Amino acid sequence: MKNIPLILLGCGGVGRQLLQHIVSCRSLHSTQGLCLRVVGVGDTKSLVVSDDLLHKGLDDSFLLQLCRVKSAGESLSKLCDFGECRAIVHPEPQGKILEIASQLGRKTGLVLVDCSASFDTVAVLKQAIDMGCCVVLANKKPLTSSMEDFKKLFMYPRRIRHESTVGAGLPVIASLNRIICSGDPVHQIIGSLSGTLAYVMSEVEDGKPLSQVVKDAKSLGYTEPDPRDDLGGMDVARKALILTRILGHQINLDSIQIESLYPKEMGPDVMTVDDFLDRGLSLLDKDIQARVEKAASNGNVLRYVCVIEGSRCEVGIKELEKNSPLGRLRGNDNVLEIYTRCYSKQPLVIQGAGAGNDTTAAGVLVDIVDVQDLFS
Ligand SMILES: NC(=O)C1=CN([C@@H]2O[C@H](COP(=O)(O)OP(=O)(O)OC[C@H]3O[C@@H](n4cnc5c(N)ncnc54)[C@H](OP(=O)(O)O)[C@@H]3O)[C@@H](O)[C@H]2O)C=CC1
Ligand SMILES: N[C@@H](CC=O)C(=O)O
Repeated sequence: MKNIPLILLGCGGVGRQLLQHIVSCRSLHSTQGLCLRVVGVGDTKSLVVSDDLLHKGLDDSFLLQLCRVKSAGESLSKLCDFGECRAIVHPEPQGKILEIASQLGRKTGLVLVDCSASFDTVAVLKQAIDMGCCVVLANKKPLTSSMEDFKKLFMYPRRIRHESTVGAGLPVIASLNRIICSGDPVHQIIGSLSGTLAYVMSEVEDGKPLSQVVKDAKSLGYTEPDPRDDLGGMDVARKALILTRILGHQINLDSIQIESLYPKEMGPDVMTVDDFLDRGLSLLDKDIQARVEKAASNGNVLRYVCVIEGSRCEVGIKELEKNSPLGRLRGNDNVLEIYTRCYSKQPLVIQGAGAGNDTTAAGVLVDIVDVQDLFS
């Protein structure tokens, strides 16, 4: 049996779903000769680690209890009553993760799985890479900060996977990497890369107020922790940046043209997430409804579109024919059209649910198994 040890950073919607997938796939994985051993789980305040890191992970009943505790908004340290574990509280977790990385990195290829939505994980991820660890990301931020961080994380490209950073569980990164490895030049990528904005646009088209559908998207697990990341286009811009960088272009977020659906006066420096949802959002209802109706009067629909050509990226609203591939999108679907030499007239098209905890966590789980193929 091949043991795959991992530490999970972040146990919000995606992280908890990942733990549930790991537990429910136990017998499937055992038929494949695999055993995923969760040796630690961290959040903003603490890290719980197995008492016997070298031989045992946190057991399944403990992991499910952990999910219940975090769903109830309680602290991870509460879990010490439940199992053979230790809780390490802020600011110690980072040091403990590196200690485990140095013990298990080279020997086992310990996987650091980042399901947080934070920039703060990048330092520990970079150091863990140096200690022989593998990295799997749902979090886009480590790949969209400086070019220097990006290069460092890709220093050993076979030891990092990040499928869920673009299109959630859809095989976007895997498909693009296959194209890149075959030497087929990518001419253009056009897509709708936000599950939230796809859902919002199609629901507003059906006559529902923006303020309501954004709240619905949040409760369905489609939005970022702060939905302004979605509505402001920043989340799509991050995905565009990741795609552009893996195509080999050394650009930063500030060179991407981004259209925001909310004004600066409603930004994170001015109001909290709750204020934005309770007070700000409804002030945007009329404007977006009017834009949707104007497009409809031309027989068209609005979609939030990402265009990548060489190192040029732009993300924003476009008025499109209702019957075009992007215009036909419904619900939280993403669609990506990749034009290359081999796919020149008819693009390679990838389509399906592009947001949600279930599909995102499934993408992360596959990455964990896949990256560990390196280790026998
Ligand atoms: N939902 C989706 O459809 C998709 C999401 N993603 C990405 O997945 C990630 C997680 O999203 P989601 O689960 O919705 O987010 P949540 O806000 O629900 O959860 C984030 C978790 O990360 C923890 N956290 C924050 N900072 C740190 C840190 N420095 N170290 C360790 N843990 C930390 C939080 O801790 P605490 O509990 O203490 O607050 C929380 O448990 C995001 O980066 C998102 O962009 C990617 C593709 C699709
Ligand atoms: N908030 C994102 C989640 C996936 O990255 C989206 O809506 O697409």
